[in-house]
Amino acid sequence: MIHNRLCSPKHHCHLSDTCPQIHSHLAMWCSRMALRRLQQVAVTPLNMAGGLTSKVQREMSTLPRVYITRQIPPEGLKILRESGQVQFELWDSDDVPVPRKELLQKVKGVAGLVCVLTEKIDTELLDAAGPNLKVLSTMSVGFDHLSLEELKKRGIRVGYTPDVLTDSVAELTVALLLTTSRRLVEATHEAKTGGWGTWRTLWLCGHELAGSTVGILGLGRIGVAIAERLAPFKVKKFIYADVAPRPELASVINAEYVSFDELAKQSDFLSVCCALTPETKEICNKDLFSKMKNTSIFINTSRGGVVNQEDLYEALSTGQIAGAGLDVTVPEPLPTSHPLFTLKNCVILPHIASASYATRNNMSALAANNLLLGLRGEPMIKELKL
Ligand SMILES: O=C(O)C(=O)CO
Repeated sequence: MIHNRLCSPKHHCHLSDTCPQIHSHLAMWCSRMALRRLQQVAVTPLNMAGGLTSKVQREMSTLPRVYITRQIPPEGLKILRESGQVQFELWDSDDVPVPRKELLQKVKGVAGLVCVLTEKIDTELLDAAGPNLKVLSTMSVGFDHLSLEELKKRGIRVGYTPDVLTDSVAELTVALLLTTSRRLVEATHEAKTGGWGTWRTLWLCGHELAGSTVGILGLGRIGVAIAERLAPFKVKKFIYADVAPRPELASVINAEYVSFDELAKQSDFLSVCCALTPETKEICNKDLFSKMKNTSIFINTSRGGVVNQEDLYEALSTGQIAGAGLDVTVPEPLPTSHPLFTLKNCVILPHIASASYATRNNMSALAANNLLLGLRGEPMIKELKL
């Protein structure tokens, strides 16, 4: 029908003049579109349900209900929409998180929940959701915003999004490390504001990777990916500290397992890659900073909570360490009045390590697929073992 209308004499189809096959292509495209439209009706988000026939409404109402706490990137929404498996409602904004009160209302009785890292999934929220909730899918690799114990107690399965963001996070970590060590923010500021005088022998000097020792706190996929990217800069040695040696991962980058103290003492660049857990909370504190060299650069792209920020401020402002690059802070956003923002040797980014279009789309697709698999009672692609 649509095809006929497009190609009627009233709507002259100029494509057909140049390609006799175009009509059959168009016909195929039109029927695909019509089919898709039918599929979408069955899974139209709840807030768009008005105007559907009562039969479709009845069919829809039998599908498991899902709430999505953010307008996630298109790939994930497309997967959910086209699955025909769920009916979903979402907080239709990416600019502000769903207010807690609204969230507590919206999760009532849902079977599935897709969240991002800004939502605390705790006892209060799980109580509000009630016993229907079977699957939680977070569009993040970090899971410090989830009460794992509560989820386990209630038998709720949890999906998350490791691996798909490894390249993007590693890439950003390298960018942040170089920005901090080679003082790029200071340099562009000087160039723009008239501080650029004659070429000077020691002006804006930084620290180079060539010949350095790079330390990784918490060796996982991301730590390995960072080291792989740093190796061509002629790093002399990679070392790492963790709760236990990780020989398989370490062998990929030829990294040596050292104690936490040795990591602090030897690292010219120390990159934090560990998850935030009760054990790692503020593990980077004055104890660590006091053992670091005053030429060392500290980089954190994991979670702000692993760092004691007052101690970091002290270490940076007294020259105990040379610089810090942070993609994560406590709180987020970090208030612009925070003392760390006053320091020239501290580069702060607004939690963008995984922020590439490709990665965010992959994260949203993985979160959607995890949810659908979980609701079908099948193994998820990436599921947390609780
Ligand atoms: O996925 C996460 O845990 C993030 O921090 C955002 O990429």
